[in-house]
Amino acid sequence: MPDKLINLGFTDRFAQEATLYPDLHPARVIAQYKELYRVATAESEMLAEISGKMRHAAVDMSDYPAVGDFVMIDRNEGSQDHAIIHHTLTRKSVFIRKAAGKAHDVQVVAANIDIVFICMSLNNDFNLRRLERYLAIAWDSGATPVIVLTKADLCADIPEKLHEIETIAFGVDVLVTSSLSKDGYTAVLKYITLGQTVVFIGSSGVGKSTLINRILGEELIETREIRRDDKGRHATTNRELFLIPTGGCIIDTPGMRELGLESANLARTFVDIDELAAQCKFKDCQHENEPGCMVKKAIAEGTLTEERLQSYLKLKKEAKYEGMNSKQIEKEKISTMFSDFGGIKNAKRYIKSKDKGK
Ligand SMILES: Nc1nc2c(ncn2[C@@H]2O[C@H](COP(=O)(O)OP(=O)(O)OP(=O)(O)O)[C@@H](O)[C@H]2O)c(=O)[nH]1
Ligand SMILES: [Zn+2]
Repeated sequence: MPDKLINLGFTDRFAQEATLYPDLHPARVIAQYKELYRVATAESEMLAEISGKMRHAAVDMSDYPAVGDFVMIDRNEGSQDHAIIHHTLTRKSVFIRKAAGKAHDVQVVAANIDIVFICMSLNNDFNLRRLERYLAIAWDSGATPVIVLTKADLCADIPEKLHEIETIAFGVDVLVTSSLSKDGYTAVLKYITLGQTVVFIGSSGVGKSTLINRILGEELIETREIRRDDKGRHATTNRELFLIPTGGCIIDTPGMRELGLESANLARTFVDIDELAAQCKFKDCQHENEPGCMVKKAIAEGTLTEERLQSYLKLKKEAKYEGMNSKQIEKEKISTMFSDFGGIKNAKRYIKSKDKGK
């Protein structure tokens, strides 16, 4: 397997699945503009569209590629930098988001992520309830969360804050960083090894871009103009998946920064409550005033805080698709990213009209 593919995260598991399509080449989706993709192969980068067959076979949006997906492509005859995507390889993790204005539709924001850096600043953004929310989003995706505390230089009581985190985040690594002293940067980099794909999530202003730019150099702010050489059309897209010079990839899509909680699968984030709830007298206990409620008992005994229970109940309510995990939601609800445009023909028309307007 060529080294570049390995660094793109193309593991044996993907390689094995790729052997099902001996005539096609593996590539990773690094950017998306509606139905137009930019993909990276072992040798180069190029634009790609999905095949008509794939489009017709698509039952819902999850059958369309997203940033981070591994796809099997065919180089288009006569066009050096334009490929056709025929298959998406099975995802190992997936981040989804509710599609704007659509009650039931969700989009795949990014796929095949290994590590989610949950960024929270140690000064004004520090909030355990928010951290619980991000942990739930991260665990639900199938990736592994790592908590990155930023702005250590603006915090006088770091040990206390670390102790607070210990009471709500079980088995999750916590890193303390500062962009001033560069403390913790090497610790962050240690997680981003060859073939690993990472994302940074967290509130606006906590220092995600600062960290990402430090890891990538100046590359991130670079936007790339893409050209349809055959038709002479232009469209501008931000690159969304970046190869890190020292190994690994960062995905930073606009959608990554505005994730909501889509499913009510909170068991991993609230292991403590989950274990207690399993012992409640009633299987469907809401932990309000039911007799034999072990959750309420733990609160009365002081081993669980009321705030944490409220946080749990609030997140359950916030979850838009109760009882489903993200994969199920993806299967059930996705359908629209392209229907905004009424299919690829209209998308092309749209791109064309936008270009004319420029
Ligand atoms: N004192 C201090 N300031 C920092 C640190 N990290 C980032 N900042 C500052 O915090 C501000 C916001 O940082 P960004 O990196 O833009 O934050 P972000 O999370 O990317 O924000 P969005 O792009 O809105 O999501 C900038 O002025 C940074 O210089 C830090 O460790 N210490
Ligand atoms: Zn209960």
